[in-house]
Amino acid sequence: MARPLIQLALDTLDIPQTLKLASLTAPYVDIFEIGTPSIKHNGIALVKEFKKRFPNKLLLVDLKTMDAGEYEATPFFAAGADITTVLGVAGLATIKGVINAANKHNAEVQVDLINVPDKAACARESAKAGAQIVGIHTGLDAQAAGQTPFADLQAIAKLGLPVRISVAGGIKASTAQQVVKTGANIIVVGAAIYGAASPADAAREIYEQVVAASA
Ligand SMILES: O=C([C@H](O)CO)[C@H](O)[C@H](O)COP(=O)(O)O
Repeated sequence: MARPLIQLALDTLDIPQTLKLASLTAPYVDIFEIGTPSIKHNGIALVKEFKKRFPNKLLLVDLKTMDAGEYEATPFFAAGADITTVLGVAGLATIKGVINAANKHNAEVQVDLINVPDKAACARESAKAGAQIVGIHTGLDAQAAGQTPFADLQAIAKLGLPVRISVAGGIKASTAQQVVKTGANIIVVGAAIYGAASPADAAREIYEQVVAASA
């Protein structure tokens, strides 16, 4: 089995701290994600800085676009984003707008299924519209209320759609193998790495779990 990619969600607001985290964990990470709180706080300049410092990493900008899809996403692709996110709840017109923008920049779109009532229908429509990735996502507030992404991941993986599946929502070393075996192609990890005493050790442990589950 091809090893799923590991995506580090950088939700920290402080730029020097964010760049330091990225440098420390780089050997174990395939995709750097500029998280939603960070991109709102720091803006597009941080996208350019990441592309300059880490030209060999994929860069996802977690815009969680809700409207004006093409208009909002275009400058981020132009600045170097390889992937941006659009909310499934935004609806197909907005999703298609982000796909148009991505296609013009040889980039990709992830449709985030957070809070989508019918995730299977949204994943099917997104795949048909040309999205490359659908994201199973239990957000930080839902995690605080005890929710997890595992059942949704299983349900969407079973559909066998022609999209890659990303999973996010409190993933850590002890659950990394489970999500790989369930069919995730991209494993997103935030707090379990940036909140660890040693982010590099935490990232390495997750990398080792993903490699072991993919063997
Ligand atoms: O997307 C995220 C969240 O909505 C805040 O913007 C997180 O980056 C994502 O949930 C991954 O972080 P963890 O759940 O802490 O692993």
